[in-house]
This record gives sequence, C-alpha cells and structure tokens, in this order.
Amino acid sequence: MNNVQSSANTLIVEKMSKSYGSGADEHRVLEDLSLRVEPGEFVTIVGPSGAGKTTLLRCLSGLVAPTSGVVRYGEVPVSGPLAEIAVVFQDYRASLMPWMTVRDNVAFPLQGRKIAKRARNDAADEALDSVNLPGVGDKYPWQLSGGMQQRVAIARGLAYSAPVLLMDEPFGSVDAQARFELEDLALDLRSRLGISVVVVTHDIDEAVYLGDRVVVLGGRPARVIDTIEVDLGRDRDQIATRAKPRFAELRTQVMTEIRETSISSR
Ligand SMILES: Nc1ncnc2c1ncn2[C@@H]1O[C@H](COP(=O)(O)OP(=O)(O)OP(=O)(O)O)[C@@H](O)[C@H]1O
Repeated sequence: MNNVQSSANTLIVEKMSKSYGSGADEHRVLEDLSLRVEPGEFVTIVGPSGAGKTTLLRCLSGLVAPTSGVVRYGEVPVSGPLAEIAVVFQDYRASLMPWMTVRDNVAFPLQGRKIAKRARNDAADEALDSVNLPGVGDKYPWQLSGGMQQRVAIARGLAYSAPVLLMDEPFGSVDAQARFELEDLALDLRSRLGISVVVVTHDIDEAVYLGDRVVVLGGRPARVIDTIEVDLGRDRDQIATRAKPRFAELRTQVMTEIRETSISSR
C-alpha cells in the first residue's frame, strides 16, 4: 500500500530518530526510521526484545517526542496526543480505573471536551456495543474477565471516534481463547469502522495473522529492516488462515529476520 496517495488520515514517520538521555549517557534507540500507515491499513510491528517497538509506538502516539525527524498525521505534526490517535496498552489492569463504572471509564477521555454527559454516555455505550460488550456499562472493571476488560480499554479508544488505533502488546495478558477473540475483534473493527490499526507484538504468528504488512525492526539503534506484505487476503480465520502453507512461509520469513538481526546486534 506504499504507493497509495497520501491523505489527511495517513500516519507518517519520516527519518525519525529517538535517543534517551544525552551526552555520555545517550542511548540511541531508533535511527533514521521511516514508515507510513495508510487509512484502513493494519500494520504489525515486530522485532527483538528491547529493539524499540514500544518507543516507536509512543512516538506515533505523541506521548514521546522524537529526537529528530518527524511524525505527522496527514499534514498535522504529532507533537502531543491527538484526538485522532487512540492508544491501548497491554495492561488493562493499570489502564482502567477500578472505582469507576465501565461506562465512566470509556467516557472518561471525552470529559475534557464540550460534550454533554448524556452524549458522552451514549458514545461510551456505542463503543461498548462495537466491542461486543453491550449491557456492561453499569458494572465495574473488576467484575469482568481479563479479555472483557481489554475490550473495555479498546472501547475507550473507540469512543473518541479516532481513525487510528495504536496498540502495544494488547493481547498479552489474556488466555489463548480470549486472545484469538480479541485478534478477530481488532480485524473486525478495522473492516467495520475503516480505521487504521497498528499493533506491536512479540508474537510472530499474531503479527502475520493480523497484518496487511509486518514491519520488522532490528539493529542497534533500530531501523526498519524489512516490511513484509502479507498476501493472505483480508478475510482471516483463526484455523483456516493459520493452516495455509503461505502463512507458514511468512511466519518463517519473519522469524528468520528477527533471529538474524538479534545475532548481528549482539
Ligand atoms: N523512558 C526511558 N528512558 C530510558 N530508556 C528507555 C526508556 N524507555 C525505553 N528505554 C530503553 O529503550 C530501549 C527500547 O525499549 P522499548 O521498550 O522501546 O523496546 P521494545 O522493543 O518495546 O522492548 P520489549 O520487546 O522488551 O517490550 C531499551 O533498551 C529500553 O531500556
């Protein structure tokens, strides 16, 4: 999709570098990294542990500023959190407030806007419907299973009507069955709402299953070492897609690249 014309909804990273610390303590994590996420695209990001995947996602979200280079959403620089870009982190336990009902948790980010409480609640209920959790608005997060709580965290991102959803290891804290359901939910949201989704994951099978493209980070400091088009069609199925010989080929390719970059960065 790289040749698709740029639009106001394209998330663009240009020659971005990110270091932590400075002077003798400078730690260069990402260097000269460029990436585009087109509207409606599902991009997964993989790489060895410590490569800088979370750092990249934080730069995409505006939570962390790049040291050099640019992150922009269309023509708008991402120099802080934008309403158009929602973020979901791995640990739903830390991100949901236990003293608030599910509805209030989902509606919380809308509070700063000039939206009446009734409309905020309606938006929250709609977002809960879209993650297949109707009727749980009056419950508290701790009354729900881990998978359901992560759905609530995703609903909170969707309540903004953000066209871009960034997720950092979003399904790592739930059991295998809930993980498959959440993966399919993410694919379904992309199709139904036409949003762009970026997922950072350690799980290579998950990266191939979800992605239209898998971006492999590697090296020290990290760059994009490859971008792999996942030519498995848009309709994915947990059993049929994963059983395809092409799925196995793509998984082997990603795994080999990660292993090679891990060895060469030692
Ligand atoms: N706030 C910070 N201050 C200083 N160093 C940091 C900070 N955040 C991350 N780092 C360092 O930057 C490097 C990349 O970390 P990051 O979490 O982005 O990698 P990752 O690929 O997501 O790792 P993992 O796969 O283990 O989750 C690591 O060496 C980490 O210690």
